[in-house]
Amino acid sequence: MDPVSELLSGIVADADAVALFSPSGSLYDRFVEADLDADVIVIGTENTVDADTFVEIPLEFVDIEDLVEFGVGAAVGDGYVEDGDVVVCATASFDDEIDTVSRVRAAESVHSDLYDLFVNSRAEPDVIRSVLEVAIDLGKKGQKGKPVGALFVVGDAGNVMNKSRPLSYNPFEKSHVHVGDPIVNVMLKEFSRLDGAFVISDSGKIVSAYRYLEPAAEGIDIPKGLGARHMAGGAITRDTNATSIVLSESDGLVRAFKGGTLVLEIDPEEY
Ligand SMILES: Nc1ncnc2c1ncn2[C@@H]1O[C@H](COP(=O)(O)OP(=O)(O)OP(=O)(O)O)[C@@H](O)[C@H]1O
Ligand SMILES: [Mn+2]
Repeated sequence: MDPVSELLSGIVADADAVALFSPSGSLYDRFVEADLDADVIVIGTENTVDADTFVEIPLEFVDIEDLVEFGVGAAVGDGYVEDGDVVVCATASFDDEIDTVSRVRAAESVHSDLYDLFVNSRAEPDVIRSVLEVAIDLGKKGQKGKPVGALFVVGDAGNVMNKSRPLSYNPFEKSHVHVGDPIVNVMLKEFSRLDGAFVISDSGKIVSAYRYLEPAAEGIDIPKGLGARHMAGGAITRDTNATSIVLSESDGLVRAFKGGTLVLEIDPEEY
Protein backbone atom coordinates (compact mmCIF):
# COMPACT_ATOMS: atom_id res chain seq x y z
CA MET A 1 0.00 0.00 0.00
CA ASP A 2 1.27 3.50 -0.66
CA PRO A 3 2.15 5.40 2.50
CA VAL A 4 -0.70 7.90 2.13
CA SER A 5 -3.37 5.20 1.94
CA GLU A 6 -1.61 3.34 4.74
CA LEU A 7 -1.72 6.43 6.92
CA LEU A 8 -5.36 6.95 6.22
CA SER A 9 -6.38 3.34 6.73
CA GLY A 10 -4.54 3.36 10.06
CA ILE A 11 -6.61 6.33 11.12
CA VAL A 12 -9.91 4.72 10.21
CA ALA A 13 -9.10 1.12 11.22
CA ASP A 14 -11.38 -0.66 13.73
CA ALA A 15 -13.61 2.32 14.33
CA ASP A 16 -16.67 1.77 16.50
CA ALA A 17 -18.37 4.80 15.05
CA VAL A 18 -17.98 7.26 12.21
CA ALA A 19 -19.04 10.79 13.05
CA LEU A 20 -19.88 12.96 10.07
CA PHE A 21 -19.91 16.61 11.06
CA SER A 22 -22.53 18.53 9.05
CA PRO A 23 -22.21 16.29 5.97
CA SER A 24 -23.89 16.87 2.65
CA GLY A 25 -26.90 14.69 1.93
CA SER A 26 -25.10 12.69 -0.72
CA LEU A 27 -22.13 11.94 1.51
CA TYR A 28 -24.43 10.79 4.29
CA ASP A 29 -26.40 8.58 1.87
CA ARG A 30 -23.24 6.92 0.67
CA PHE A 31 -22.28 6.07 4.23
CA VAL A 32 -25.69 4.61 4.96
CA GLU A 33 -25.70 2.56 1.77
CA ALA A 34 -22.19 1.25 2.50
CA ASP A 35 -23.64 -0.65 5.49
CA LEU A 36 -20.46 -0.30 7.57
CA ASP A 37 -19.65 -2.23 10.71
CA ALA A 38 -19.24 1.09 12.46
CA ASP A 39 -22.24 3.17 13.47
CA VAL A 40 -22.77 6.30 11.43
CA ILE A 41 -23.49 9.37 13.52
CA VAL A 42 -24.26 12.80 12.17
CA ILE A 43 -23.24 15.72 14.34
CA GLY A 44 -24.26 19.31 13.69
CA THR A 45 -26.48 22.19 14.70
CA GLU A 46 -29.31 20.83 12.54
CA ASN A 47 -30.21 17.43 11.16
CA THR A 48 -30.30 18.59 7.56
CA VAL A 49 -29.73 15.07 6.19
CA ASP A 50 -32.47 13.42 8.27
CA ALA A 51 -29.99 11.09 9.89
CA ASP A 52 -31.33 8.31 12.12
CA THR A 53 -28.56 8.93 14.60
CA PHE A 54 -28.15 12.63 15.11
CA VAL A 55 -26.29 14.51 17.82
CA GLU A 56 -27.17 18.16 18.13
CA ILE A 57 -24.55 20.70 19.05
CA PRO A 58 -25.69 24.09 20.29
CA LEU A 59 -23.52 26.37 18.19
CA GLU A 60 -21.08 26.49 15.30
CA PHE A 61 -17.57 26.11 16.62
CA VAL A 62 -14.76 27.96 14.93
CA ASP A 63 -12.11 25.75 16.44
CA ILE A 64 -12.24 22.23 14.98
CA GLU A 65 -10.70 20.66 18.06
CA ASP A 66 -13.48 22.19 20.15
CA LEU A 67 -16.03 20.98 17.65
CA VAL A 68 -14.75 17.39 17.66
CA GLU A 69 -14.34 17.35 21.42
CA PHE A 70 -17.79 18.73 21.93
CA GLY A 71 -19.40 16.48 19.35
CA VAL A 72 -17.88 13.27 20.66
CA GLY A 73 -18.69 14.33 24.22
CA ALA A 74 -22.28 14.93 23.20
CA ALA A 75 -22.43 11.56 21.43
CA VAL A 76 -21.28 9.89 24.66
CA GLY A 77 -23.83 11.93 26.57
CA ASP A 78 -26.60 10.88 24.19
CA GLY A 79 -25.62 7.23 24.57
CA TYR A 80 -24.53 6.60 20.96
CA VAL A 81 -20.90 6.12 21.85
CA GLU A 82 -19.36 4.42 24.85
CA ASP A 83 -16.32 5.21 26.89
CA GLY A 84 -13.25 3.83 25.09
CA ASP A 85 -14.91 3.63 21.67
CA VAL A 86 -12.87 4.72 18.69
CA VAL A 87 -14.69 7.43 16.79
CA VAL A 88 -13.53 8.47 13.36
CA CYS A 89 -14.54 12.09 12.85
CA ALA A 90 -14.93 13.70 9.45
CA THR A 91 -14.98 17.48 9.51
CA ALA A 92 -14.81 20.44 7.18
CA SER A 93 -11.80 22.11 8.76
CA PHE A 94 -10.39 24.25 6.00
CA ASP A 95 -13.28 24.70 3.65
CA ASP A 96 -17.02 24.04 3.43
CA GLU A 97 -16.54 20.42 2.45
CA ILE A 98 -15.28 17.59 4.58
CA ASP A 99 -11.50 17.58 4.26
CA THR A 100 -10.23 16.18 7.55
CA VAL A 101 -10.46 12.81 9.21
CA SER A 102 -9.41 12.37 12.80
CA ARG A 103 -9.35 9.45 15.20
CA VAL A 104 -10.67 10.14 18.67
CA ARG A 105 -11.08 7.82 21.61
CA ALA A 106 -14.27 8.62 23.46
CA ALA A 107 -13.59 9.09 27.13
CA GLU A 108 -15.05 10.85 30.09
CA SER A 109 -12.24 13.38 29.67
CA VAL A 110 -13.45 14.18 26.18
CA HIS A 111 -16.33 15.87 27.94
CA SER A 112 -14.94 19.32 27.42
CA ASP A 113 -15.61 22.28 29.67
CA LEU A 114 -17.70 23.57 26.86
CA TYR A 115 -19.78 20.42 26.76
CA ASP A 116 -20.23 20.80 30.47
CA LEU A 117 -21.30 24.37 30.01
CA PHE A 118 -24.31 23.28 28.02
CA VAL A 119 -25.13 19.87 29.26
CA ASN A 120 -24.29 19.92 32.93
CA SER A 121 -25.51 23.41 33.65
CA ARG A 122 -28.51 24.00 35.85
CA ALA A 123 -30.12 25.97 33.07
CA GLU A 124 -31.48 24.25 29.98
CA PRO A 125 -29.01 24.04 27.05
CA ASP A 126 -31.37 26.04 24.85
CA VAL A 127 -31.46 28.83 27.39
CA ILE A 128 -27.67 29.01 27.55
CA ARG A 129 -27.50 28.94 23.79
CA SER A 130 -30.03 31.76 23.41
CA VAL A 131 -28.19 33.94 25.90
CA LEU A 132 -24.88 33.19 24.22
CA GLU A 133 -26.43 34.21 20.91
CA VAL A 134 -27.71 37.49 22.34
CA ALA A 135 -24.26 38.23 23.77
CA ILE A 136 -22.52 37.36 20.49
CA ASP A 137 -24.98 39.46 18.51
CA LEU A 138 -24.59 42.38 20.87
CA GLY A 139 -20.83 42.02 20.62
CA LYS A 140 -20.99 42.14 16.85
CA LYS A 141 -23.27 45.12 16.51
CA GLY A 142 -22.86 47.00 19.76
CA GLN A 143 -25.56 49.46 20.73
CA LYS A 144 -26.06 52.08 18.04
CA GLY A 145 -22.60 51.29 16.75
CA LYS A 146 -20.84 51.73 20.10
CA PRO A 147 -19.32 48.78 21.95
CA VAL A 148 -21.36 47.64 24.93
CA GLY A 149 -20.76 45.28 27.78
CA ALA A 150 -23.30 42.98 29.35
CA LEU A 151 -23.55 40.40 32.09
CA PHE A 152 -26.05 37.55 32.05
CA VAL A 153 -26.32 35.19 35.00
CA VAL A 154 -28.17 32.08 33.93
CA GLY A 155 -29.68 29.45 36.20
CA ASP A 156 -30.10 29.01 39.96
CA ALA A 157 -31.86 32.37 39.96
CA GLY A 158 -33.12 32.17 43.57
CA ASN A 159 -29.62 31.94 44.94
CA VAL A 160 -28.36 34.57 42.53
CA MET A 161 -31.10 36.96 43.69
CA ASN A 162 -30.07 36.31 47.29
CA LYS A 163 -26.49 37.27 46.51
CA SER A 164 -27.33 40.47 44.70
CA ARG A 165 -29.28 43.67 45.13
CA PRO A 166 -31.23 45.95 42.80
CA LEU A 167 -29.56 49.00 41.32
CA SER A 168 -32.87 50.33 40.05
CA TYR A 169 -36.46 49.23 39.53
CA ASN A 170 -36.72 45.89 37.79
CA PRO A 171 -38.34 46.25 34.36
CA PHE A 172 -39.05 42.50 34.32
CA GLU A 173 -40.76 42.50 37.74
CA LYS A 174 -44.24 41.49 36.66
CA SER A 175 -43.50 40.11 33.26
CA HIS A 176 -43.27 36.48 32.27
CA VAL A 177 -40.90 36.71 29.37
CA HIS A 178 -38.35 34.17 28.26
CA VAL A 179 -35.08 34.30 26.41
CA GLY A 180 -35.19 33.09 22.85
CA ASP A 181 -38.38 35.01 22.20
CA PRO A 182 -37.37 37.60 19.52
CA ILE A 183 -38.94 40.54 21.36
CA VAL A 184 -37.05 39.58 24.51
CA ASN A 185 -33.79 39.52 22.64
CA VAL A 186 -34.48 43.08 21.53
CA MET A 187 -35.31 44.05 25.13
CA LEU A 188 -32.14 42.45 26.46
CA LYS A 189 -30.08 44.37 23.96
CA GLU A 190 -31.88 47.60 24.78
CA PHE A 191 -31.41 47.18 28.53
CA SER A 192 -27.78 46.18 28.18
CA ARG A 193 -26.87 49.86 28.13
CA LEU A 194 -27.84 49.95 31.77
CA ASP A 195 -25.75 48.93 34.73
CA GLY A 196 -25.59 45.61 36.46
CA ALA A 197 -26.54 42.06 35.55
CA PHE A 198 -29.49 40.21 34.08
CA VAL A 199 -30.69 37.27 36.12
CA ILE A 200 -32.26 34.44 34.14
CA SER A 201 -33.90 31.30 35.52
CA ASP A 202 -33.11 27.66 34.61
CA SER A 203 -36.01 27.64 32.19
CA GLY A 204 -35.10 30.99 30.62
CA LYS A 205 -37.45 33.38 32.39
CA ILE A 206 -35.94 36.84 32.78
CA VAL A 207 -36.11 37.33 36.49
CA SER A 208 -34.41 40.71 36.74
CA ALA A 209 -32.27 43.35 35.12
CA TYR A 210 -30.10 45.89 37.00
CA ARG A 211 -28.77 43.48 39.60
CA TYR A 212 -25.62 44.35 41.42
CA LEU A 213 -23.91 41.07 42.26
CA GLU A 214 -22.27 40.66 45.62
CA PRO A 215 -20.57 37.27 45.60
CA ALA A 216 -17.50 36.48 47.68
CA ALA A 217 -14.66 37.01 45.24
CA GLU A 218 -11.61 35.70 47.13
CA GLY A 219 -9.58 33.25 45.13
CA ILE A 220 -11.33 34.02 41.86
CA ASP A 221 -8.93 34.04 38.97
CA ILE A 222 -9.99 36.08 35.96
CA PRO A 223 -7.88 37.14 32.98
CA LYS A 224 -5.71 40.19 33.64
CA GLY A 225 -7.08 43.47 32.39
CA LEU A 226 -10.68 42.58 33.12
CA GLY A 227 -12.50 44.40 35.86
CA ALA A 228 -15.46 44.32 38.18
CA ARG A 229 -18.03 42.95 35.73
CA HIS A 230 -15.97 39.84 34.99
CA MET A 231 -14.92 39.43 38.60
CA ALA A 232 -18.54 39.52 39.76
CA GLY A 233 -19.69 37.36 36.85
CA GLY A 234 -17.04 34.75 37.59
CA ALA A 235 -17.44 34.76 41.36
CA ILE A 236 -21.23 34.37 41.34
CA THR A 237 -20.78 31.03 39.55
CA ARG A 238 -18.73 29.71 42.43
CA ASP A 239 -21.15 30.95 45.06
CA THR A 240 -24.17 29.53 43.19
CA ASN A 241 -24.85 26.94 40.48
CA ALA A 242 -25.37 29.63 37.88
CA THR A 243 -23.46 30.09 34.62
CA SER A 244 -22.37 33.60 33.65
CA ILE A 245 -22.09 34.92 30.13
CA VAL A 246 -20.20 38.16 29.93
CA LEU A 247 -19.67 40.50 27.01
CA SER A 248 -16.73 42.80 27.56
CA GLU A 249 -17.11 46.40 26.54
CA SER A 250 -13.35 46.84 26.52
CA ASP A 251 -12.12 43.88 24.46
CA GLY A 252 -15.37 42.84 22.77
CA LEU A 253 -15.05 39.15 23.70
CA VAL A 254 -17.80 36.95 25.07
CA ARG A 255 -16.79 34.78 28.00
CA ALA A 256 -18.58 32.15 30.00
CA PHE A 257 -17.86 31.25 33.61
CA LYS A 258 -18.89 28.18 35.53
CA GLY A 259 -17.89 27.01 38.97
CA GLY A 260 -15.83 30.19 39.32
CA THR A 261 -13.67 29.47 36.27
CA LEU A 262 -13.51 30.74 32.74
CA VAL A 263 -14.79 27.97 30.45
CA LEU A 264 -15.27 29.69 27.13
CA GLU A 265 -13.91 32.71 25.32
CA ILE A 266 -15.18 33.63 21.89
CA ASP A 267 -14.73 36.51 19.53
CA PRO A 268 -18.15 37.58 18.21
CA GLU A 269 -16.51 38.80 15.01
CA GLU A 270 -15.64 35.22 14.14
CA TYR A 271 -19.26 34.09 14.31
N1 LIG B 1 -20.76 43.49 41.01
C1 LIG B 1 -21.35 43.82 39.87
N2 LIG B 1 -22.58 43.35 39.57
C2 LIG B 1 -23.17 43.68 38.41
N3 LIG B 1 -22.63 44.46 37.47
C3 LIG B 1 -21.40 44.97 37.72
C4 LIG B 1 -20.70 44.67 38.91
N4 LIG B 1 -19.52 45.31 38.88
C5 LIG B 1 -19.49 45.97 37.70
N5 LIG B 1 -20.62 45.77 37.00
C6 LIG B 1 -20.98 46.33 35.70
O1 LIG B 1 -19.86 46.26 34.86
C7 LIG B 1 -19.63 47.54 34.27
C8 LIG B 1 -18.19 47.67 33.88
O2 LIG B 1 -17.34 47.56 34.99
P1 LIG B 1 -15.78 47.30 34.79
O3 LIG B 1 -15.26 48.15 33.69
O4 LIG B 1 -15.10 47.35 36.10
O5 LIG B 1 -15.84 45.76 34.35
P2 LIG B 1 -14.92 44.99 33.33
O6 LIG B 1 -14.81 43.59 33.86
O7 LIG B 1 -13.67 45.74 33.03
O8 LIG B 1 -15.84 44.91 32.04
P3 LIG B 1 -15.58 45.55 30.58
O9 LIG B 1 -14.56 44.65 29.93
O10 LIG B 1 -16.91 45.45 29.92
O11 LIG B 1 -15.10 46.96 30.79
C9 LIG B 1 -20.13 48.48 35.32
O12 LIG B 1 -20.48 49.72 34.74
C10 LIG B 1 -21.35 47.76 35.84
O13 LIG B 1 -22.47 47.97 34.99
MN1 LIG C 1 -13.66 47.78 32.23
